[in-house]
Amino acid sequence: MEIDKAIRESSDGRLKIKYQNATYVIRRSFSLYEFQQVAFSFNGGKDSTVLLHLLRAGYYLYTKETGSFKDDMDSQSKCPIRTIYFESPSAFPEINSFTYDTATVYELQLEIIRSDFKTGLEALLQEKPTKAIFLGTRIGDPNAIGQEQFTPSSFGWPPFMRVNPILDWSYRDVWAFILTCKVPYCCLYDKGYTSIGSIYDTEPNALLRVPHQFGSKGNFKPAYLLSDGRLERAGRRKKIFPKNECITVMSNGLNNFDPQQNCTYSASIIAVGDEILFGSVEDKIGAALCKKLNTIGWKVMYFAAVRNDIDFVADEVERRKCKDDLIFLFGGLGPLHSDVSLAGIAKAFGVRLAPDEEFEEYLRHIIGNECTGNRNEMALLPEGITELLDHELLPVPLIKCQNVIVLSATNVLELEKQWECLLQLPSCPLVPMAPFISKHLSTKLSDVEIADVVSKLQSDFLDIHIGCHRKSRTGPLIINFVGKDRARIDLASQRITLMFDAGAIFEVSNG
Ligand SMILES: Cc1cc2nc3c(=O)[nH]c(=O)nc-3n(C[C@H](O)[C@H](O)[C@H](O)COP(=O)(O)O)c2cc1C
Ligand SMILES: Nc1ncnc2c1ncn2[C@@H]1O[C@H](COP(=O)(O)OP(=O)(O)OP(=O)(O)O)[C@@H](O)[C@H]1O
Ligand SMILES: [Mg+2]
Repeated sequence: MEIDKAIRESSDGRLKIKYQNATYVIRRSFSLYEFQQVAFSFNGGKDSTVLLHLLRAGYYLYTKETGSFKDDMDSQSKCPIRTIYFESPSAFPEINSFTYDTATVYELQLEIIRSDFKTGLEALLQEKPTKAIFLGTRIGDPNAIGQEQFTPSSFGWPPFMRVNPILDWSYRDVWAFILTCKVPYCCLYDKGYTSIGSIYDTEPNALLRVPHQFGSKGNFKPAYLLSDGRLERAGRRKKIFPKNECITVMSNGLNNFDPQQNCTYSASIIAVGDEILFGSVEDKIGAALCKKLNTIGWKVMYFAAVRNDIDFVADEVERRKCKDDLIFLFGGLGPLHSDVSLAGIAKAFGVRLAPDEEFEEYLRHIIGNECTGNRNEMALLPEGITELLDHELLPVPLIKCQNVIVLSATNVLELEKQWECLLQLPSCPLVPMAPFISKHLSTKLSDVEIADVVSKLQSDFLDIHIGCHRKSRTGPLIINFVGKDRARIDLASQRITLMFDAGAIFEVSNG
């Protein structure tokens, strides 16, 4: 079998070890699952190309050791594994044709799926029992965070085992394998592409550009010449994080307020902690943060408590990151197994966790020698999107990842301190706005009696939030007016007061 032979004859000791480990994972999978219940996720990229040949080698070794290898088997060793390809109109044509040609040459049972990953996998699993799927995911990939060689699919995905035989392979290992085994690969990698996504977000890696004097303009060196594998995704265009726009409110006679004054920034709050969800710890930080944000004129749009789970944290951040100006996240920080918040943030932004020397230095000062060099997991931060917000009163800077501010506060007192420091920073991301003002009315009228009136009032005063609550079922109803324009709040409250008998609705100091 040519792959196995090429590795055995190679003098690259590191590659041999990587090969042995990967083929072990593959052989183990073939002994755990029925061959027809296993699939290979192939997309013509370099990582899945490596995986294809490892599968062929692993299958060959497996059939040899289980005595199922037949001498009449082709010496080129085919591995007729079910192969899934999610074809997309935004794929490079070169990737498409390489995928189809390769499937033909190696007699893969190609199953084309033309929908998104999740929907496609749901349909696939309903149609054919599939217990495990081989993927060419590697540790530096953004979506590899939290994965091991055998990792069940995430919560919310159809159930199968993700098998990642090359999870621990570096960029160099991938190219060492391809070049040592002389296997064909997609031609884009010879044109400077180092990691391939869609035609809309991928371009040749600028680090491989040939200087003008040595070649004609626009030439790139092949991917295997990239010296620093950590920069393999430099050709992927950055995702753009749109800034929130002011809500536009249709103007009618009553709504002639100043939109500039009413325009506000919005924030989300994400509390990470199983304890909150078990009810054993009551979150007070979130409530305090809502108040603080309101006092500087920011609107809190969303507040969630989530499990200590990378995917749950990532989902929440993903959902809010483009909707709000800032996201405040607390809980799940540190070196414990449950401290997954930073990994979740990294996943949401599609980057990996990488050691941050500056942060490690701060930690070394406060933790001392327990915190040793590269084994310091607390110093792993989302790569390329992290900014350290340092303040002389804080022992460790606050972490900001794009528009997510990570608070390390564990109680309200600590929050007060971090909040004050945050506001004092010259680069403070919290732009103070006109504060929210509130007015509260109290009434013994029933909900039914005032429901229509309040509803009409709300549609007449879109710039004011009108809400009602009661402290007990039988006690008075409190009507709250929250907004930024005192005159508008007074006008709205006066209007409802005048609609009922004198004294039926009156102002109270507290909501
Ligand atoms: C077969 C297969 C299984 C996947 N399973 C999961 C999963 O369980 N959880 C998840 O969050 N993403 C899953 N994904 C999505 C990948 O994590 C990732 O988004 C995808 O490979 C695209 O990478 P890209 O965004 O860099 O192009 C899966 C993708 C494929 C092809
Ligand atoms: N469209 C797809 N169809 C099938 N599998 C896919 C698809 N996209 C991604 N995968 C799976 O996810 C793995 C990781 O994708 P990723 O883009 O990181 O690697 P790659 O495409 O193999 O190489 P490269 O990093 O050079 O693009 C792939 O190796 C493959 O197993
Ligand atoms: Mg790819």
